[in-house]
Amino acid sequence: MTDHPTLFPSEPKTPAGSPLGYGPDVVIDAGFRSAERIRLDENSWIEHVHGWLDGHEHLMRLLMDTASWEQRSRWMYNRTVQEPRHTAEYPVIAEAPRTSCTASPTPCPPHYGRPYTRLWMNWYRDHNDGAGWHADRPQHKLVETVIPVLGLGATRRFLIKPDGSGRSTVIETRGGDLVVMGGRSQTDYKHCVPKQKTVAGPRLSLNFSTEVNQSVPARATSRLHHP
Ligand SMILES: O=C(O)CCC(=O)C(=O)O
Ligand SMILES: [Fe+2]
Repeated sequence: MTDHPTLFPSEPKTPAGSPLGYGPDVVIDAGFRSAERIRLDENSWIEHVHGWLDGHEHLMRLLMDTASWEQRSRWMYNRTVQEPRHTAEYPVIAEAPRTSCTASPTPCPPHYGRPYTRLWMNWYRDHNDGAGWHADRPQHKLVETVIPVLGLGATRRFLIKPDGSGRSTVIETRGGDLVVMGGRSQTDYKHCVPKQKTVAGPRLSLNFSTEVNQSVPARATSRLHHP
């Protein structure tokens, strides 16, 4: 795909205040000054970067209008159910709508020094949508991962807990926040965005990931991605 719109096609490439050069309305905190590191255990961590992106509603509208959204269904127990959210998946990030986060030479966020080549987006229409407990596939095959999730729009709760039993760590992720799951957080933990009673407007989440070397042995797991 070559004809995706740029975020601000008519604007100069490097307006003041725009580190990635795609318009003054969407600005990132390239220095990660507001990053809060939460240690889950000696191997796994979460980094919550508060207000990492300014102008999140603008980016949300652009992606709502231009990405290839679909509502997927899955077989659960003995029937087909529709997933409680919409999805837009870009295994080749270069084919995603061109925005400040996807069109930079090292897509968002270069801070973690990883070649983010894949993008997975969720559109939670309101508080009745969510994502059940899961680990991200196929990254759960890797010994260690760093998966940034950028939230746009409404504030929602993001929960992560040890696979098996243990307490949940609860993160309130606001529009423009990055929640980064690192270390063994895909192998030793699972995470979710629960449906909730408290009314919430639409939210998008952008999940960035790297290629998984197919030679890495798969771990035995019966977990579903996105129940
Ligand atoms: O929406 C979020 O914040 C997380 C979504 C997620 O975990 C996923 O799509 O795998
Ligand atoms: Fe996930």
